[in-house]
Amino acid sequence: MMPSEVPPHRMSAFTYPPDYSFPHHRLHPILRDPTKQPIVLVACGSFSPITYLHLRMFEMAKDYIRQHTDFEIVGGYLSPVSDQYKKPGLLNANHRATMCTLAAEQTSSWLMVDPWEAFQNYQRTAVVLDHFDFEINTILGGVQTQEGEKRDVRVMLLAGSDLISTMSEPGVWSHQDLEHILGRYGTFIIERAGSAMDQAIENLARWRHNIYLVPQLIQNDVSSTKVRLFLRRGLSVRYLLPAAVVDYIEENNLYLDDGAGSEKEKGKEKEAAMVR
Ligand SMILES: Nc1ncnc2c1ncn2[C@@H]1O[C@H](COP(=O)(O)OP(=O)(O)OP(=O)(O)O)[C@@H](O)[C@H]1O
Ligand SMILES: O=C(O)c1ccc[n+]([C@@H]2O[C@H](COP(=O)([O-])O)[C@@H](O)[C@H]2O)c1
Repeated sequence: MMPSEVPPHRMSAFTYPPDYSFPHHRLHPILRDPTKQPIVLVACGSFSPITYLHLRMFEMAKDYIRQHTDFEIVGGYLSPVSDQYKKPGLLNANHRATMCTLAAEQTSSWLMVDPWEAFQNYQRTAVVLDHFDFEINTILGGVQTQEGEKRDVRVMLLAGSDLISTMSEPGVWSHQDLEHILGRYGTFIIERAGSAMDQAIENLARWRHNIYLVPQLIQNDVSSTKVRLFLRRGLSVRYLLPAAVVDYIEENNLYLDDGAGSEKEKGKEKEAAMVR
């Protein structure tokens, strides 16, 4: 599709990785409660590696949504970022997507991994959300009520409060993209230790009605940076990540010399070590 043919609500035309097909084996095609608005949760991130905290984010959001909103979750997706994101400690997309798939398939009954972002050029989050909207509503036709009435599914971003904090930092996100992500789609923000939630959304007040703050009732501050640090030091990470992911890391000798030379990674590790 030429850029001039991009539908008005979309940020850009889509590009696709080779042999790509959109995973929807766990997407619930029937809305259980017709009075509710169907949504899917999409978590974008490095997932290098995925931890139990990343998986808990979905469960925390699910409880919050059931108790405080008129939404019904019909699916949840992990969307690992492209290798071109070039963040320190970012293992290749193949390993990251495999670990996410092991985690989702073996520990959850509703989460899926979409490899669309991981296996191609870097895609901005606004474009990633458009991709989900297109696949679920335009290609699959949304979901239906039990009476057969068709409903569009609202795509919503699931993120930690550190990510929402970056949305107020100059130069990280474009204003147009924020309008698209927070104005058109909306987000659930999971409280993260060390990242104040109120402060994080202060500058995003105009989209406040579309930002849902989810408190962490049991604090968990596992981070991928700390896990990478432990692995490099030969320390155990068992019970911080799903067993299948720990086994995969061990079998493939991953993260043993990950980003050791990078100044940025050393800085993040220092921070993580100080937290301990
Ligand atoms: N402890 C946490 N509490 C709340 N949200 C979190 C936490 N850790 C990660 N997240 C969120 O998970 C998503 C994926 O993040 P990412 O893969 O970058 O994880 P990370 O553990 O922060 O990684 P790294 O340590 O490599 O920076 C982001 O939205 C991030 O805000
Ligand atoms: O779309 C953007 O402009 C944008 C700006 C900053 C970060 N992101 C996304 O945020 C996600 C998490 O980033 P990070 O650096 O916290 O690992 C990752 O999926 C990035 O693509 C996206």
